[in-house]
Amino acid sequence: MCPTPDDEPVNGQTNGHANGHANGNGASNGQNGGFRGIETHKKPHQVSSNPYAPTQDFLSNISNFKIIESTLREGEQFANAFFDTETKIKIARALDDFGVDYIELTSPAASEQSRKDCETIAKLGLRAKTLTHVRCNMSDAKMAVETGVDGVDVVIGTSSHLMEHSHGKDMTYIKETAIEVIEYVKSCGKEIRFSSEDSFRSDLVDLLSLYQAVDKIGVNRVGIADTVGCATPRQVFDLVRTLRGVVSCDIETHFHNDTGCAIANAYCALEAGATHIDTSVLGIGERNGITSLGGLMARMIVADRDYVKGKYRLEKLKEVEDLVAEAVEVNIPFNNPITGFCAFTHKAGIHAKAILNNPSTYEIITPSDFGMSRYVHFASRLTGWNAIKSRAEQLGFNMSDAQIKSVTVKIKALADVRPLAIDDADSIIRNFHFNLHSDKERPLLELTPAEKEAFAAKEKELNGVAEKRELDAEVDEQSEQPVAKKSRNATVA
Ligand SMILES: CC(=O)SCCNC(=O)CCNC(=O)[C@H](O)C(C)(C)COP(=O)(O)OP(=O)(O)OC[C@H]1O[C@@H](n2cnc3c(N)ncnc32)[C@H](O)[C@@H]1OP(=O)(O)O
Ligand SMILES: O=C(O)CCC(=O)C(=O)O
Ligand SMILES: [Zn+2]
Repeated sequence: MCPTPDDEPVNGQTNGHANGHANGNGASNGQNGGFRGIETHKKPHQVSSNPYAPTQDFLSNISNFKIIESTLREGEQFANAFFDTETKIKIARALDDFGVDYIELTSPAASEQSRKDCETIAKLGLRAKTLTHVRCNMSDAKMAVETGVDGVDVVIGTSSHLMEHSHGKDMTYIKETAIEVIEYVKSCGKEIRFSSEDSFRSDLVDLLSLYQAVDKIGVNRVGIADTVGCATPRQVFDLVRTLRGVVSCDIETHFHNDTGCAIANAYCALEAGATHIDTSVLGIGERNGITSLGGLMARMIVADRDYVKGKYRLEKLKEVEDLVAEAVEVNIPFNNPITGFCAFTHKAGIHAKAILNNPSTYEIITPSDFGMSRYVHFASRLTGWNAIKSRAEQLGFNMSDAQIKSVTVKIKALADVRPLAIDDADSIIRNFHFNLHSDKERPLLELTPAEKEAFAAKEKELNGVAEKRELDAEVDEQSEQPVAKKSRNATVA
């Protein structure tokens, strides 16, 4: 079922907002010197059921999926990534704390340190199972088993591109070697997954026959990988659904984001019956990466809030993202699902009014589920009087609607001249309120002479427009009245 988020009070976590945003709990956002925000939590979400709940059939795993977290494998393939042992341990522990099911590690064949790091992480005693990811040959498989990880993820390219230009082996060789490796890993008591690289550009009949063969000998999971990010959600659904009919083992899926479909593809894979999704924190990986952990959480909480909230410690997401962002020296993208700095900021007046009444109007995800705060912007030319009224109340000022509308005109006029900071909007409100009750007039804001001139002109313009609108409304009302009367009379007659 889709969420019907109860609008719990926000927890005041700071998330680095720029100018003009109010947070929902009166806490400082860390950048604007301790402003108080608009309290939106007084009004509860009023949606009791969601008509957009996903349709699921009996094969769907939308409400029962596992995460194979690959920041320490795929993520290490991100151009900027270098994880020393200490950092790997921190990331592994943070992911474990978050609640991922598996942690996948770089191949021990990659380097001596990679091998040692597999051993170290396998010994940490994490709740999550540890995996390492190796090529489909006996030498890599032996190395993997010896590291002490819980399971081995074996992969080999099956598209003509990779068979020809990467490893040079044909399908017969792949099948024989896969069987040898799987039987060996199983005989060591380890979990074993067999995956094809570039599955979506592989021959379907060959692929299914290969998966059928490995399923028959008891592989724990087979994997499908969109290695080049070419697959569409519909193609993903079709392939996973077909595979679901061919194998009885679990199905893992791995989606690259070259064409921006990584999260959607993961979702479709679950709809079709995949059981496991590969993720990495912030989506880091080869090229522009794979399905991001946070993005998947955003997508899945909308599909089944109880499952996602019950299984993962969502309030830890920001912490683990910050940790990885720092380790690979990138910023969290502004539009990142959940933790992007404006992911829960509502700006336009129409949105702000509705959000202040009921956050479910313009929010499908409840920020507090992730320990995040909601912000209502009130310092721009798009701000409306409802947002200003809310802000004025928050500042402790009691003003009539007419007064609020006048001060809104002033804020808009100045916002037409230059960008406003929260403090600017607050000063205008504060000084406007002061002037209402005092003989001495305070300037609304310290302005340069040029700004003063531009502001006066804008205010005049806006007031002119407002007056004209009021006049037009009066005329409309007068011209409509007789019609209304007539129709009422006619009905009565
Ligand atoms: C799509 C993916 O992300 S798959 C995972 C990618 N991960 C990695 O590559 C891990 C890091 N890699 C490495 O450190 C190195 O590439 C190693 C240690 C694995 C191999 O290094 P090298 O022996 O120097 O080979 P190199 O990297 O140049 O080429 C890859 C070799 O693996 C072989 N190979 C590639 N894929 C596979 C596979 N899935 N199964 C078996 N062999 C494979 C290639 O044929 C090639 O062997 P060859 O040139 O000796 O014939
Ligand atoms: O092992 C897998 O399933 C995926 C390997 C990989 O990273 C890819 O194909 O992009
Ligand atoms: Zn990949």
